[in-house]
Amino acid sequence: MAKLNFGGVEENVVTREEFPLEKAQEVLKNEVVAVIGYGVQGPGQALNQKDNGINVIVGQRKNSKSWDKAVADGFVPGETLFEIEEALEKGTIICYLLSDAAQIEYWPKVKQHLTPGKALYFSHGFGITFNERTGIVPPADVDVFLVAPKGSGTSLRRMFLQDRGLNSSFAVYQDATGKAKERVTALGIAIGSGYLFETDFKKEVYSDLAGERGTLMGAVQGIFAAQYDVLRKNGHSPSEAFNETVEELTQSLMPLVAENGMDWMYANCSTTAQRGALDWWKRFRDATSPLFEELYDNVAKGNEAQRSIDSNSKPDYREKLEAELTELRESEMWKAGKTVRSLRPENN
Ligand SMILES: NC(=O)c1ccc[n+]([C@@H]2O[C@H](COP(=O)([O-])OP(=O)(O)OC[C@H]3O[C@@H](n4cnc5c(N)ncnc54)[C@H](O)[C@@H]3O)[C@@H](O)[C@H]2O)c1
Ligand SMILES: CC(C)(O)[C@@H](O)C(=O)O
Ligand SMILES: [Mg+2]
Ligand SMILES: [Mg+2]
Repeated sequence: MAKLNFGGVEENVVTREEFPLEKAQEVLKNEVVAVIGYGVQGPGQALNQKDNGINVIVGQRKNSKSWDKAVADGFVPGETLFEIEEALEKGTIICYLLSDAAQIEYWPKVKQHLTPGKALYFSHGFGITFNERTGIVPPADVDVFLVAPKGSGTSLRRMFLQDRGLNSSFAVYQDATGKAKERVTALGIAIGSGYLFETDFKKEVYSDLAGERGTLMGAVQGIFAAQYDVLRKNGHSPSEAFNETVEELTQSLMPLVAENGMDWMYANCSTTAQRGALDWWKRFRDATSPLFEELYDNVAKGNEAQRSIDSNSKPDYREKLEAELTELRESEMWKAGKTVRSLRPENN
């Protein structure tokens, strides 16, 4: 494993150079990788593994949209696509990719099929870290590890098809066979990760829950909405408010930050923008950091996990979720966004 320097701190990273795909194929050649669940991560991970020559099968409820999607994606019922229990039986490595709440419900069945020497794979530290709430306690004679792609399953697949790779975290929780490390590394490469960053289950789930509630999804929508509303209240049109809040960020500035960092983007804007941004960013940091502290604290106490478990296991969960997503979709800002996106020349 390479030791790389991140801003002065050394960390362990597995690179594709030291662990190429051929090595992953060799490590996994006698394994049956059963991907349980075909929602968002399931398709990305299963298809990438299939294209990488890994012996992968999918376990999914019949008569579901996800089953039909797996068939459309080339998985063959009775050969590479099975009911969940049958796939659990056949798999030597169980990739547990049901939603985190559904993992609780299915756990007794999964546990039954975890015979000695098998491996249990997660893409999140949730079930194990919060096992007092989830009840997920694996038997001692199986390997338990995770590879958590740091991004959507949709991106994992798209980037694979573009010969790129999404970064993933990996961790070993239990090494029963003595081979957990090489098994998890091989899987990380096989699902299409770019580089693999070492962590543990608790750190993965704490950072992931904080990140998606924070800058990745929750905070960014909050900041968008706040700025958009202020612009609208001050007489700016919806298109002007949207362009100045979202469109310019996603289309122009963030791609530059992605390539070269915020410092480079700042250095390549007008001196007027530089002055303002340099003056204001620390105020935004100071205004929001109490909220980030509160968020992290809630994550660490297990409150966020509990809230997710409670809301996702309610019978009317889907209707309630749809109502909240509709509110977002029907907001003026995102309706304006739809029109703005339709006006991108490449969309015409
Ligand atoms: N969504 C992502 O891009 C992403 C990214 C990184 C990690 N993860 C992690 O990967 C895992 C899978 O997440 P996901 O977003 O792909 O899941 P998901 O919400 O898309 O659900 C996955 C599958 O679970 C099935 N399912 C849901 N409820 C069920 C039930 N009660 N019984 C049987 N099947 C049921 C669905 O049919 C679906 O096929 C989770 O641990 C998640 O935290 C997800
Ligand atoms: C894609 C995300 C937000 O990174 C993932 O963590 C998820 O839960 O869907
Ligand atoms: Mg997450
Ligand atoms: Mg994440």
